[in-house]
Amino acid sequence: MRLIIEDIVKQFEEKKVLQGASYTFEKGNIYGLLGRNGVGKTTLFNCLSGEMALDSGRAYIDDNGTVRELNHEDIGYVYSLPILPEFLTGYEFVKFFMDINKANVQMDRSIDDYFDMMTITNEDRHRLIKGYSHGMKNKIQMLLFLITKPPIILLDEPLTSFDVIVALEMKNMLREMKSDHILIFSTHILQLASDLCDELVVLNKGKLSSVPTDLLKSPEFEQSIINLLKDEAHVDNS
Ligand SMILES: Nc1ncnc2c1ncn2[C@@H]1O[C@H](COP(=O)(O)OP(=O)(O)OP(=O)(O)O)[C@@H](O)[C@H]1O
Repeated sequence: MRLIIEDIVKQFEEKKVLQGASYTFEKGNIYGLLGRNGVGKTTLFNCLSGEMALDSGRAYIDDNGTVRELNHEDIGYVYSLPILPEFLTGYEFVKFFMDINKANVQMDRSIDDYFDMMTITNEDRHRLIKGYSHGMKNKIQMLLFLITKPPIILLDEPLTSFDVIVALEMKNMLREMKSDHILIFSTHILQLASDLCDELVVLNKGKLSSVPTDLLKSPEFEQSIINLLKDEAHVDNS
Protein backbone atom coordinates (compact mmCIF):
# COMPACT_ATOMS: atom_id res chain seq x y z
CA MET A 1 0.00 0.00 0.00
CA ARG A 2 1.17 3.49 -0.82
CA LEU A 3 -0.07 6.94 0.15
CA ILE A 4 0.52 9.29 -2.73
CA ILE A 5 0.21 13.01 -2.35
CA GLU A 6 0.35 15.15 -5.43
CA ASP A 7 0.79 18.88 -5.70
CA ILE A 8 -0.99 19.80 -2.48
CA VAL A 9 -1.52 23.53 -2.18
CA LYS A 10 -2.84 25.23 0.95
CA GLN A 11 -2.74 28.86 1.90
CA PHE A 12 -4.33 30.99 4.59
CA GLU A 13 -5.37 34.28 3.00
CA GLU A 14 -2.06 35.72 1.75
CA LYS A 15 0.09 33.17 3.58
CA LYS A 16 1.24 30.41 1.26
CA VAL A 17 1.99 27.30 3.31
CA LEU A 18 1.91 24.18 1.11
CA GLN A 19 2.98 25.05 -2.41
CA GLY A 20 2.75 21.89 -4.46
CA ALA A 21 3.81 19.29 -1.90
CA SER A 22 4.23 15.83 -3.43
CA TYR A 23 5.50 12.58 -1.97
CA THR A 24 4.93 8.83 -1.95
CA PHE A 25 4.81 7.02 1.41
CA GLU A 26 4.95 3.23 1.57
CA LYS A 27 3.55 0.74 4.06
CA GLY A 28 6.19 -0.78 6.30
CA ASN A 29 8.11 2.43 6.81
CA ILE A 30 8.35 5.04 9.50
CA TYR A 31 8.76 8.52 8.06
CA GLY A 32 10.10 11.46 9.99
CA LEU A 33 8.79 14.83 8.85
CA LEU A 34 11.24 17.61 9.55
CA GLY A 35 10.87 21.31 8.98
CA ARG A 36 11.35 24.60 10.69
CA ASN A 37 8.75 26.15 12.98
CA GLY A 38 5.72 27.34 11.09
CA VAL A 39 6.69 25.67 7.82
CA GLY A 40 3.41 23.76 7.61
CA LYS A 41 3.87 20.27 9.10
CA THR A 42 0.66 20.41 11.13
CA THR A 43 -1.14 21.96 8.16
CA LEU A 44 -0.07 19.00 6.02
CA PHE A 45 -1.38 16.57 8.64
CA ASN A 46 -4.63 18.52 8.93
CA CYS A 47 -5.07 18.37 5.16
CA LEU A 48 -4.38 14.63 5.03
CA SER A 49 -6.73 13.87 7.93
CA GLY A 50 -9.53 15.85 6.30
CA GLU A 51 -9.67 18.46 9.05
CA MET A 52 -8.77 21.12 6.52
CA ALA A 53 -9.79 21.31 2.88
CA LEU A 54 -7.01 21.44 0.30
CA ASP A 55 -6.91 24.41 -2.06
CA SER A 56 -5.74 22.04 -4.76
CA GLY A 57 -3.89 18.80 -5.22
CA ARG A 58 -4.74 15.26 -4.30
CA ALA A 59 -4.04 12.53 -1.76
CA TYR A 60 -4.86 8.94 -2.63
CA ILE A 61 -4.09 5.34 -1.76
CA ASP A 62 -2.66 2.82 -4.16
CA ASP A 63 -3.34 -0.60 -2.71
CA ASN A 64 -1.56 -3.11 -4.98
CA GLY A 65 -2.74 -1.30 -8.07
CA THR A 66 -6.23 -0.43 -6.78
CA VAL A 67 -6.37 3.33 -6.52
CA ARG A 68 -8.85 5.18 -4.31
CA GLU A 69 -9.15 8.58 -2.71
CA LEU A 70 -7.92 8.95 0.85
CA ASN A 71 -10.75 9.18 3.36
CA HIS A 72 -10.71 10.10 7.01
CA GLU A 73 -11.12 6.51 8.18
CA ASP A 74 -7.73 5.68 6.69
CA ILE A 75 -6.06 8.09 9.08
CA GLY A 76 -5.21 7.91 12.75
CA TYR A 77 -4.03 11.28 13.95
CA VAL A 78 -2.12 11.67 17.21
CA TYR A 79 -2.25 15.38 18.04
CA SER A 80 0.58 17.10 19.80
CA LEU A 81 -2.00 18.38 22.30
CA PRO A 82 -4.43 15.50 22.79
CA ILE A 83 -8.15 16.26 22.92
CA LEU A 84 -9.88 13.73 25.16
CA PRO A 85 -13.00 13.74 27.37
CA GLU A 86 -11.52 14.74 30.69
CA PHE A 87 -14.63 13.80 32.68
CA LEU A 88 -14.19 10.06 31.93
CA THR A 89 -11.64 7.63 33.26
CA GLY A 90 -9.23 6.20 30.72
CA TYR A 91 -11.00 2.87 31.06
CA GLU A 92 -14.48 4.36 30.53
CA PHE A 93 -13.32 6.25 27.47
CA VAL A 94 -11.64 3.25 25.85
CA LYS A 95 -14.69 1.10 26.61
CA PHE A 96 -16.93 3.73 24.99
CA PHE A 97 -14.58 3.92 21.99
CA MET A 98 -14.64 0.14 21.59
CA ASP A 99 -18.44 0.07 21.85
CA ILE A 100 -18.97 2.65 19.12
CA ASN A 101 -16.47 0.93 16.83
CA LYS A 102 -17.47 -2.64 17.48
CA ALA A 103 -19.31 -3.07 14.16
CA ASN A 104 -16.21 -2.15 12.13
CA VAL A 105 -13.37 -3.51 14.18
CA GLN A 106 -12.23 -7.00 15.01
CA MET A 107 -12.32 -7.07 18.81
CA ASP A 108 -9.68 -9.66 19.47
CA ARG A 109 -8.41 -8.12 22.71
CA SER A 110 -9.98 -6.96 25.95
CA ILE A 111 -9.84 -3.37 27.20
CA ASP A 112 -7.26 -4.39 29.78
CA ASP A 113 -5.11 -6.01 27.09
CA TYR A 114 -4.83 -2.63 25.35
CA PHE A 115 -3.95 -0.85 28.58
CA ASP A 116 -1.36 -3.52 29.27
CA MET A 117 0.15 -2.97 25.81
CA MET A 118 0.45 0.71 26.62
CA THR A 119 1.83 -0.06 30.08
CA ILE A 120 -0.85 2.04 31.77
CA THR A 121 -1.20 0.79 35.32
CA ASN A 122 -4.42 -0.59 36.72
CA GLU A 123 -4.70 2.37 39.05
CA ASP A 124 -4.18 4.93 36.27
CA ARG A 125 -6.69 3.35 33.89
CA HIS A 126 -9.44 3.95 36.46
CA ARG A 127 -8.51 7.59 37.11
CA LEU A 128 -10.15 10.57 35.39
CA ILE A 129 -8.37 11.63 32.19
CA LYS A 130 -8.43 15.14 33.63
CA GLY A 131 -5.56 14.17 35.93
CA TYR A 132 -3.46 12.50 33.22
CA SER A 133 -0.13 13.90 32.16
CA HIS A 134 0.40 15.01 28.56
CA GLY A 135 2.34 11.81 27.85
CA MET A 136 -0.42 9.62 29.26
CA LYS A 137 -2.98 11.37 27.08
CA ASN A 138 -0.78 10.68 24.06
CA LYS A 139 -0.66 7.05 25.10
CA ILE A 140 -4.45 6.89 25.18
CA GLN A 141 -4.57 8.34 21.67
CA MET A 142 -2.10 5.72 20.47
CA LEU A 143 -4.15 3.04 22.15
CA LEU A 144 -7.20 3.99 20.08
CA PHE A 145 -5.23 3.24 16.91
CA LEU A 146 -4.23 -0.16 18.21
CA ILE A 147 -7.98 -0.83 18.29
CA THR A 148 -9.04 0.61 14.93
CA LYS A 149 -5.74 -0.04 13.11
CA PRO A 150 -6.02 2.73 10.51
CA PRO A 151 -3.56 2.10 7.67
CA ILE A 152 -1.98 5.54 8.01
CA ILE A 153 -0.96 7.02 11.35
CA LEU A 154 0.11 10.65 11.64
CA LEU A 155 1.87 11.70 14.81
CA ASP A 156 2.39 15.40 15.41
CA GLU A 157 5.44 15.70 17.70
CA PRO A 158 4.14 12.92 19.91
CA LEU A 159 7.20 11.59 21.65
CA THR A 160 8.43 14.90 23.00
CA SER A 161 6.13 14.64 26.03
CA PHE A 162 7.23 11.15 27.06
CA ASP A 163 9.82 10.38 29.68
CA VAL A 164 12.78 8.32 28.52
CA ILE A 165 11.26 4.99 29.54
CA VAL A 166 7.90 5.64 27.91
CA ALA A 167 9.60 7.10 24.82
CA LEU A 168 11.54 3.87 24.45
CA GLU A 169 8.37 1.80 24.86
CA MET A 170 6.62 3.94 22.26
CA LYS A 171 9.53 3.67 19.86
CA ASN A 172 9.41 -0.11 20.17
CA MET A 173 5.68 -0.09 19.67
CA LEU A 174 5.95 2.04 16.54
CA ARG A 175 8.60 -0.32 15.20
CA GLU A 176 6.28 -3.26 15.83
CA MET A 177 3.33 -1.52 14.20
CA LYS A 178 5.13 -0.38 11.11
CA SER A 179 4.79 -3.56 9.04
CA ASP A 180 1.02 -2.98 8.77
CA HIS A 181 0.97 0.80 8.56
CA ILE A 182 2.39 3.94 7.07
CA LEU A 183 3.66 5.93 10.04
CA ILE A 184 4.54 9.58 9.59
CA PHE A 185 5.63 11.67 12.52
CA SER A 186 6.80 15.22 12.75
CA THR A 187 9.57 16.07 15.12
CA HIS A 188 12.23 18.63 15.88
CA ILE A 189 14.38 16.03 17.63
CA LEU A 190 16.98 14.92 15.12
CA GLN A 191 18.26 12.11 17.32
CA LEU A 192 14.79 10.61 17.47
CA ALA A 193 14.36 10.96 13.74
CA SER A 194 17.60 9.19 12.92
CA ASP A 195 16.91 6.53 15.54
CA LEU A 196 13.41 5.59 14.54
CA CYS A 197 12.84 6.51 10.93
CA ASP A 198 13.39 4.55 7.78
CA GLU A 199 13.11 7.70 5.73
CA LEU A 200 13.29 11.41 6.46
CA VAL A 201 11.20 13.93 4.62
CA VAL A 202 11.88 17.63 4.79
CA LEU A 203 9.18 20.26 4.37
CA ASN A 204 10.68 23.50 3.21
CA LYS A 205 9.18 26.38 1.26
CA GLY A 206 5.94 24.45 0.91
CA LYS A 207 7.44 21.39 -0.73
CA LEU A 208 8.51 17.95 0.41
CA SER A 209 11.83 16.37 -0.36
CA SER A 210 13.56 13.22 0.75
CA VAL A 211 16.77 13.13 2.76
CA PRO A 212 19.23 10.60 1.32
CA THR A 213 19.00 7.45 3.47
CA ASP A 214 22.77 7.02 3.72
CA LEU A 215 22.83 10.33 5.59
CA LEU A 216 20.58 8.95 8.33
CA LYS A 217 23.28 6.91 10.05
CA SER A 218 26.24 9.09 9.14
CA PRO A 219 28.16 11.20 11.68
CA GLU A 220 27.44 14.30 9.61
CA PHE A 221 23.70 13.71 9.90
CA GLU A 222 22.83 16.59 12.22
CA GLN A 223 24.95 19.14 10.44
CA SER A 224 23.64 18.07 7.04
CA ILE A 225 20.04 18.42 8.16
CA ILE A 226 20.75 21.86 9.58
CA ASN A 227 22.37 22.86 6.29
CA LEU A 228 19.44 21.41 4.38
CA LEU A 229 16.89 23.35 6.44
CA LYS A 230 18.89 26.53 5.99
CA ASP A 231 19.34 25.91 2.29
CA GLU A 232 16.51 27.40 0.33
CA ALA A 233 17.53 25.85 -2.96
CA HIS A 234 17.11 22.17 -2.10
CA VAL A 235 13.31 22.25 -2.31
CA ASP A 236 13.57 22.90 -6.03
CA ASN A 237 14.85 19.36 -6.42
CA SER A 238 11.78 17.70 -4.93
N1 LIG B 1 -6.10 27.89 10.68
C1 LIG B 1 -5.13 28.73 10.34
N2 LIG B 1 -5.39 29.99 9.96
C2 LIG B 1 -4.41 30.86 9.59
N3 LIG B 1 -3.10 30.53 9.55
C3 LIG B 1 -2.76 29.28 9.91
C4 LIG B 1 -3.76 28.31 10.33
N4 LIG B 1 -3.12 27.15 10.61
C5 LIG B 1 -1.80 27.38 10.40
N5 LIG B 1 -1.60 28.63 9.99
C6 LIG B 1 -0.29 29.24 9.64
O1 LIG B 1 0.34 28.35 8.72
C7 LIG B 1 1.74 28.28 8.98
C8 LIG B 1 2.12 26.83 9.20
O2 LIG B 1 1.67 26.42 10.47
P1 LIG B 1 1.84 24.93 11.01
O3 LIG B 1 1.23 24.88 12.37
O4 LIG B 1 1.33 23.99 9.99
O5 LIG B 1 3.44 24.82 11.10
P2 LIG B 1 4.35 23.69 11.76
O6 LIG B 1 5.39 23.34 10.75
O7 LIG B 1 3.51 22.57 12.28
O8 LIG B 1 5.02 24.49 12.95
P3 LIG B 1 5.70 24.04 14.35
O9 LIG B 1 6.92 23.24 14.01
O10 LIG B 1 6.05 25.34 14.99
O11 LIG B 1 4.66 23.25 15.13
C9 LIG B 1 2.00 29.19 10.17
O12 LIG B 1 2.42 30.43 9.68
C10 LIG B 1 0.65 29.30 10.82
O13 LIG B 1 0.50 30.52 11.49
